[in-house]
Amino acid sequence: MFKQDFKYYKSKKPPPDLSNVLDFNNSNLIIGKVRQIRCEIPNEELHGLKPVQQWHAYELLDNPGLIFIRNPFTSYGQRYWIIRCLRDYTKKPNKLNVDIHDIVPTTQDWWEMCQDNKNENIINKLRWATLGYHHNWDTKIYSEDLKNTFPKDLAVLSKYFANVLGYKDFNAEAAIVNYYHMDSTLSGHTDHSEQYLEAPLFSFSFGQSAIFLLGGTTLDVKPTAMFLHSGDVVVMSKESRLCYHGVPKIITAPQSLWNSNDSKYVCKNENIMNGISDEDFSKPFETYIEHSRINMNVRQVLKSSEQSLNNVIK
Ligand SMILES: O=C(O)CCC(=O)C(=O)O
Ligand SMILES: [Fe+2]
Repeated sequence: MFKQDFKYYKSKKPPPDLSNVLDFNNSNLIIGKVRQIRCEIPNEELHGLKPVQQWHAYELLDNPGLIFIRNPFTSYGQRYWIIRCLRDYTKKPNKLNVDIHDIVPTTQDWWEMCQDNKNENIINKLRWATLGYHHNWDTKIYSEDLKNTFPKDLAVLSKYFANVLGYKDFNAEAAIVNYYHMDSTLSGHTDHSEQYLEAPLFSFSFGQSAIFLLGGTTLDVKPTAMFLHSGDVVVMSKESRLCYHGVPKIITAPQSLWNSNDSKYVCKNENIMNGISDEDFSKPFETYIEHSRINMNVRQVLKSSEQSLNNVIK
């Protein structure tokens, strides 16, 4: 059932009918399919996010544990994370799919190289970067030998969401940043490499929109299809944590939510923002995101009481 629906939504000819795709922007279409979730209001706001009082968070009734938060980012917040994913998280020692093609020499970083060459070929070849404990695409096993420092800002962001949802001891330890072009897909899979599967997985999307399919713990379950727009956050927790999911289609964003001016959201807590200002969001970032989708997929690997894959603190 999962594969059949994946193929249906992926198809170009004939194009799929999207009327059954859940759209959280249209409250009439989600009535009876979701329940609203109450968020815990933290003491402090986080720069780049709207105040939690304004968030809209839902749990899918047919997929318990799947939490959807409708774009809680400010437009500046979206630009900030787009810059981080393109310019910074692609720097060494993070691992990129383009490392193995010998496309990016050891003396240069991917974004820098794209700016020097304006070479479409290099720009379009990037599909993923891994941070923290690096995902091993072959063995799917994390290792202490394949690990770099996890970015502080992404850890703070993820922890903020975890706190709001009641997961007080969440630690972000591994992330895959996925880069999609208009014809990219991500086939159905489960994310089960983490040792501590009670921790939720956080997924942040920016740029162009996607159709996201969420199935069950086997491929026999018919998946729920939903739109993910720029800024939307998906949390896979509890019964949904080990469910099949995938991205059969990227579609043009109905609105450029990263490009509006919502300077009404000012927040004192700017120290984690790495000095990124609006001048940094230059044309190359804008051009990239007009034709691409970026997804940051954040996981906790270890039990909260453990400090490494091998050693348990007594
Ligand atoms: O792009 C997405 O929305 C999903 C990405 C994903 O499932 C993954 O990185 O494991
Ligand atoms: Fe996944």
